[in-house]
Amino acid sequence: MACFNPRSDEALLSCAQMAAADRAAMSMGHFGEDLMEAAGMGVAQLALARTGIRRVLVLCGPGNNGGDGWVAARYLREAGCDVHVVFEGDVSALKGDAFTMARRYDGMTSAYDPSLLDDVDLVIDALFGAGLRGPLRGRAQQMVMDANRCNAFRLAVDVPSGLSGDTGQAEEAVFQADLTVTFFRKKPGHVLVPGRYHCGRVVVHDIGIPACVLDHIAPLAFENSPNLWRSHWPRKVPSNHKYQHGSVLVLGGRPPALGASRMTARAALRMGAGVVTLASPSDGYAIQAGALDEVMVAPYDNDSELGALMADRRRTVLAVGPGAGVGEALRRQVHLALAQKKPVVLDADALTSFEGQADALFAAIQSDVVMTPHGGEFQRVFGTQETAPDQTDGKLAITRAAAYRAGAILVHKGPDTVIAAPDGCAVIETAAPPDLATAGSGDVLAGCVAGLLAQGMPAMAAACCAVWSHGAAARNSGRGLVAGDLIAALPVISKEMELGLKSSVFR
Ligand SMILES: NC(=O)C1=CN([C@@H]2O[C@H](COP(=O)(O)OP(=O)(O)OC[C@H]3O[C@@H](n4cnc5c(N)ncnc54)[C@H](OP(=O)(O)O)[C@@H]3O)[C@@H](O)[C@H]2O)[C@@H](O)CC1
Ligand SMILES: [K+]
Repeated sequence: MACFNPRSDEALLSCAQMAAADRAAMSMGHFGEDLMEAAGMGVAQLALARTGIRRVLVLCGPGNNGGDGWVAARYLREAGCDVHVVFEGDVSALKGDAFTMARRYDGMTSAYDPSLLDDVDLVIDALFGAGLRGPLRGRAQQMVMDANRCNAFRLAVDVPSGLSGDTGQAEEAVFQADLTVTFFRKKPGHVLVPGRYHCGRVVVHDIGIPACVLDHIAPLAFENSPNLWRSHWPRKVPSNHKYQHGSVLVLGGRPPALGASRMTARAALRMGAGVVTLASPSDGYAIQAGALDEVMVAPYDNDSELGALMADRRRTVLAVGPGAGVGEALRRQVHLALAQKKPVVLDADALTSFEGQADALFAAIQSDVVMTPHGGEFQRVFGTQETAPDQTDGKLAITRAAAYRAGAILVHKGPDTVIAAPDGCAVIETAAPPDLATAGSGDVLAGCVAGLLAQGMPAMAAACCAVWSHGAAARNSGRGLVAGDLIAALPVISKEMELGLKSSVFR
């Protein structure tokens, strides 16, 4: 499947891609000065949307982020605010549009003094945006730390200073914004952790760059939303029988960890698969069969019997891992699953079992495989040394590298779950609540992916839809959410999504 619509509102642009969008807009006749004017005006408008903004301090840096700050300062002054601009250095040394905008501002300007923060209602951080390289130093660091301590509302222009727009990695000193106003499209740093926690509310302001410039830039990162994969949502045909709605085989857990695989199986069914079978080792069969109604339970005694269950042509998707027990036996069973050349979901123990032997796993992949590791499992399979995922590259880059290396879709779970395909296409989930960090939640997610794959959804779309549905199911509940609540909520989420798709709520 190709990556998602490049023009979508959910596209995330790296700092270099944003600069390319800027250049493309200019080559189409837009002036850089107009873009900066629109950016600064947007910042001022959003600041003035708050009540009680009278005294404003604008911290301007040496580049175009500072340029936006000079424009905002002008508009806020025109609106009657008492505005003070801090600029360290010589205005005449500024370049390009930033120089022009600084010259157009005729209010109060001075070097930094901490007392300037006394009694202000609003501090605007226009120190550094997309052009920041490395940590803040000297006065900039001091200004940010002081601003973070003051009681004023804090607004960041484009990206809070000290934060990488590309990775979401934060330097030691980072502006702690209540509101971040960015332009045209968000950047990965706005949605990845910890970046997201420094941005406050993020508003994307339209500065007139036409969306068509994205056709050439071809962004490969997106914020998760039904808008991305709605066209792949499986529709149920009235005349279909249950097997045509998809059939999943879940490898049952081993005593005493029996519940996890049951949750995976139930979730696959609740996500819409027509038939789900739990392949249970015989010693756990009675318990599993007694605990499950709609999920069928099939016993097996050895790999050959399990292989026959997996090979059954009616079973189109296999899910392996939850509660399955780390070790050589599970490694063999994972190979057995991969040898069927059917779509496979690998989670939990199926991943941990390959710690230190990951290449053997990757070499056996011949079909669509979705791996759903949490951070610990990811590290066990992919390590941190060998795959070049220098942590400073951030979660987006390391997950992409892992997907490429494995030849599989990676769902790298966490507060900022990153879903990446081997071709570099990546999606970041931003709306999953912290209540999802609960026992069994991952088992449910694996089942959601399997259930959607069984209904014919392309693997990347299925992974994104599963992650979104899982988060939406959690939002339906709240504190005290248990994994079973997620399973129970899935049909309602699907219904709401179908209604949303029909009524274009998600457009
Ligand atoms: N693209 C667009 O479409 C639009 C972009 N717009 C705006 O432009 C912004 C990007 O502007 P930008 O490229 O000038 O970068 P910016 O963040 O101002 O910083 C560069 C300056 O910082 C300096 N510097 C860097 N790191 C440093 C450090 N650690 N410590 C100290 N200094 C450091 C660096 O110095 P140098 O490396 O050159 O020596 C240079 O002087 C973007 O965020 C948005 O707000 C809007 O106007 C709308 C249209
Ligand atoms: K900034």
